[in-house]
Parts: sequence; C-alpha cells; structure tokens
Amino acid sequence: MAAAFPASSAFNPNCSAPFMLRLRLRPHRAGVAAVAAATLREVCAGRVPDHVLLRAEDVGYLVPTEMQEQSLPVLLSGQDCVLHAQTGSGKTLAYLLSVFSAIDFDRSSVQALIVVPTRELGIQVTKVARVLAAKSCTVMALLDGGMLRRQKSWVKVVPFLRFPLHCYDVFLLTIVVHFQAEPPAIIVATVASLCQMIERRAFSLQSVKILVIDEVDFIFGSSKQVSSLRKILTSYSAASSRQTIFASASIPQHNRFMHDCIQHKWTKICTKKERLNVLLSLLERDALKSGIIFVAEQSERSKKAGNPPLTTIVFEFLKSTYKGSLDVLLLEEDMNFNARATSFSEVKGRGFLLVSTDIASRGFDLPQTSHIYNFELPKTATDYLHRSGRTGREPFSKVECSVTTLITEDEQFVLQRFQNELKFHCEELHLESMFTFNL
Ligand SMILES: Nc1ncnc2c1ncn2[C@@H]1O[C@H](COP(=O)(O)OP(=O)(O)OP(=O)(O)O)[C@@H](O)[C@H]1O
Repeated sequence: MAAAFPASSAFNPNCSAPFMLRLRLRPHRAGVAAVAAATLREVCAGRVPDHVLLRAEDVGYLVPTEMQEQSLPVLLSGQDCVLHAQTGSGKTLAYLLSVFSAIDFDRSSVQALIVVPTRELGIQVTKVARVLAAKSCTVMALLDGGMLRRQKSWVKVVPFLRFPLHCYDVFLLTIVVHFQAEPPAIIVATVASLCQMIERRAFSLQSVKILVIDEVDFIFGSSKQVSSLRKILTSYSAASSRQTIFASASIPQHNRFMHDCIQHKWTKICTKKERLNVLLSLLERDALKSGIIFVAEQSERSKKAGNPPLTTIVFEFLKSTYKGSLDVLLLEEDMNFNARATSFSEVKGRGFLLVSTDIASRGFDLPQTSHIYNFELPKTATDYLHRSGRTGREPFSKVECSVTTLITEDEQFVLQRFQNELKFHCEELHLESMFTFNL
C-alpha cells in the first residue's frame, strides 16, 4: 500500500515512496474491544520501553484503537509514514509511542521533534507526552506566545555565543551545559517558535531521530510555514538519518469522511436573523454532554467598521438566554494567550458550551464533546471535517454524537458540495418538529 506523497519527499529527499496508511475505518469506539486481537502492550512489545507502556496503561490506554493496531507495527519499524486516519482515532498516542521507541533515554540531546500548527494542539500533545515520559526524559513545548522559565534561561545565555568559540564563549557554554537544563529529548513546537529558537542557536537538531508533523495539511496550507520548516529541516537536521511521520485526518487527494463515527449530521435551514434563536432551541432540545459552537472569524472589514465579533455576539446571547446546566465559554484568536489558556483549561473535565472560531477545530481533544454546532458553514469541506471531528472522540463510548449546521436556503448547494466531497449525508431538521418538541 505505498503511495507517492510529494510533500514528504520534499522534506525527506532520501526517502523512497513513504508508507501511506489509508485506513478504511469502522466505528473505532464500538469496534475496538471486540476487534483488537492484542493489547497495546503486545502490539508494542520489544519496541516501546516498559516504563512508557506502564504509564500508558496507568492512564487507561490498554487496548489499541483500530488505527493504532494497524499503524503501530509500521511506525515502530522506523519507516517514514503518512498517518492518514479519521479524527479522534488516536493518532497522537500512535506517533508518541513511536517517538518513545526511537529515543535513547540516556542521551542528552534533542532526539524527537513534533511540529504542530497551533499552541492549543501543542499544549495537548505535550501533556500526553509528559504523562507517558513521567520523569524518564524532558519534553519541552516551544509554542507561540509562551516562554517557560527554562526556555528563557536558555535564550538569555545562548545568544552570547559566537562561532568559532572563544574562551569566554566556552566558559558560557560550560554554564549552559552544567547549570542550565540539559537539552530536552523531545520538543513539541509551532513553526514560528521553533524558528526563533533555532535562530538563537538554543539547541541543535542534528541528532533528531524522529520528526512528526501533526495536522500536516494545515501546515502545508501556509507557504510561509512550509518554507520556514523546510529551511530548518534541511539546514539543521539530516533527513537520511531520521524517521519522518506526517499525521492528519485530511490529507489532500485522500479525503474521506468519518461518517461511521458521528451518528447524526443535521442541517437546520433558517434565515440569518433566526439563527441565534434556532441555536438556543437546539441547545434546549438536544441532550448534550458538552458542545462546541463554531462561529466564523471576524473579517478585517468588520473589525475596521468597529463591529463586535460574531463569537462575542453568540457568547453574550447564550450567557443571557441559555438556562441549561452547561458552562458557556468563549475561545477566539484575538484573545490573549493567557485568556486562551484559561478557556482551554476550564473546559477540561466539565460540561461546557464552547463558542469558538476554527481555532478549536484542529486537534482539540475534549472527549466529552457530544455535539457540534456550525453556527454558519465553514469555509471548506476540510474545515467541516475537522470541526465535526471534535466529537465522537471517546473510544469505546456509546454516547450519541451529532453535528448540526445552520444554513440559509441559498447555502444549501455549498453544504451539498461538502457532502459530495466528504461522502456523507445530512438530514434536514424541520422547524415544526423543533417547535413541537419545545412546547
Ligand atoms: N488506545 C486508546 N485507548 C483509550 N483511549 C484512547 C486510545 N488512544 C487514544 N485514546 C483517546 O482518544 C481520544 C482521541 O485521540 P487523539 O486526540 O490522538 O485523536 P487524533 O486521531 O489525533 O484526532 P485529531 O485528528 O482530531 O487530532 C483522546 O481522548 C485519547 O486520549
């Protein structure tokens, strides 16, 4: 099952056709327990260190998801790999286990680099990596807007170094080696932050053994990110000596919708004016554990005109009208990093209604999310796919999940285009049935 994937060869010129895992997935939650022939420990035997597997078991990763069962033998064999599997199928654990199988815990150098598109996804991946690593190695997050004490101390000292090294530099280098923290074994980074640290020569990537690019299609969607990343990877790390893994649920040319995962995809046709009230009726009607309401990012034009963002309008509306038990929260691009981090940590473990832009559509893992509401259509089918993939994420759960999109009459053809592209089918919700229910 090998397939050419041009982006991979650009990043890893020495690799032949990378292995493309294209998994035709059944509902992984319902199917795994019955289907899995082996435990996670058995699938990883001899490749992933025992202490990592013990940690994985401690946090409940006992049985591999179907995707993990199929992908881990390939990943753990060290092959370059494009991990193309549906949202919520457990790609993070799959590539992290490969990372832990590749690194040498006794070596003090950066051995694994995981590139992520957003700070939020980076926080999540770092958290899982740290849980698995326990104290066996260091996992450093280099994410936009965040600077840890440890990173700061590096940055303070390292820029003084000049090359070739003079006595004073050697002295400073000694300080770095002895008194600063050792280089982390694993780095989770957004492209911009990674570039900054590389420019400051804070560490070397020469010893990177494994490179993961998560949400790879998102990164490849930005030519700036691609050129920065290409520069870093070709100048500072040897492609021939590392394993390269690309992960995403939506790799172009291979779109497929996780229609087995979400039980219902509804469409509610209403006018723009009706939308807030329709949303409220839906929230009152649906027995949801937690939900995300996706709202478009504000346009520059609307910002210039001094209008409030739609996220704020929806958020304020729900704050004053929603009488249910869930907490109404807000997450949007323009919030400062601390506010974003607070919103993000608040939703963990609680029943919530999160009003968000597409910032929450990629990689966000809030397993209790049972319902997705598209307050309006996303821009592309891929965005639709990732928004929808925020639900149906609890392996082995039988909770009913749904994706509901509010569209106007004249947007029907756009939704139809998404349905054709992603091969799913939406059912229309009728106003009468809604109001009947509400009476
Ligand atoms: N083997 C497992 N057993 C139990 N839970 C698991 C297992 N593997 C993953 N999970 C859980 O499944 C959820 C989804 O996993 P993950 O975030 O890795 O999905 P993903 O494939 O990266 O999704 P996306 O493409 O949306 O980023 C997480 O809550 C994770 O903890």
